[in-house]
Amino acid sequence: MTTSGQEPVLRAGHPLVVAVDGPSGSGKSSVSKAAARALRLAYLDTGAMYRALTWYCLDRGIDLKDAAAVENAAEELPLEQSTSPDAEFVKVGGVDVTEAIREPRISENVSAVATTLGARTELIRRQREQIEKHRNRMVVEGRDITTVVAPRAEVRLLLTASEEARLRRRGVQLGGTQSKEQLAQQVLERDKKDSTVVNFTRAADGVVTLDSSDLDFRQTVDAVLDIVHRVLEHRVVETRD
Ligand SMILES: Nc1ncnc2c1ncn2[C@@H]1O[C@H](COP(=O)(O)OP(=O)(O)OP(=O)(O)O)[C@@H](O)[C@H]1O
Ligand SMILES: Nc1ccn([C@H]2C[C@H](O)[C@@H](COP(=O)(O)O)O2)c(=O)n1
Repeated sequence: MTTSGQEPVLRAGHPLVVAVDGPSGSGKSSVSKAAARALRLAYLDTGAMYRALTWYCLDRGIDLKDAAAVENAAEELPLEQSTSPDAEFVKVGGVDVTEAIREPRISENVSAVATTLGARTELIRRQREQIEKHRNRMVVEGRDITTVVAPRAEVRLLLTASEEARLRRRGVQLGGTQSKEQLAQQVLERDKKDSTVVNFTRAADGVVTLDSSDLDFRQTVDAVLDIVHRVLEHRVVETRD
């Protein structure tokens, strides 16, 4: 319930796209999933789509430097992906690749695919199709959601955290199995490559920045929900005026 006494978030049928961008390890996936659950919205992990395409290219022996071949692969990619925040799965051609797309060999190669512009065009098309299919009620997270995929989303957020926090979180997430150098490679180097084609370090006009460096997971989710409520409350007031 908001201060205006209305419940703006859960009105069935009203469009509510929450677009979340941010660098690696900032908490986009885990926080977006929890927010989608709380808001009863669908959830789309767009990074998983780039990862699935990378898996498919490697599986088919496609040279990732061959832009035309990667673009073709994007167009034919037989992808099935969960859009429920409660059931994570990704399948390519019927093969369950949910775990495989998180392996280091995919993380090390995904930037080559994500920086292939023709492949981006196709995946962006599919992402917009998913948003529409869910009647514009979805939390969508990635690197270019607030700016390219859904620039007219009701809520647009840039989730950031200091390098130190992001490296620490990723280290814990991987069970302390990675050296400092490996973590830096997987988090900072990947961001550096990815940011040659998309901007996810500075908030575009109208995008709210949420710095989670000093927040724990729960506090970050609550801060996101607060922003969503505030934006929607403002919309309700505007509609009434
Ligand atoms: N505010 C927070 N405080 C502490 N840990 C957090 C916070 N937010 C997320 N985490 C944890 O940090 C880890 C990384 O989060 P997550 O995988 O969601 O990041 P991401 O931005 O989606 O990364 P990538 O883009 O590389 O996939 C997870 O283990 C998650 O539970
Ligand atoms: N909208 C998006 C989503 C992801 N990417 C790229 C950047 C990452 O290197 C890769 C995997 O994403 P992650 O699972 O780590 O979030 O995909 C992108 O360019 N645009």
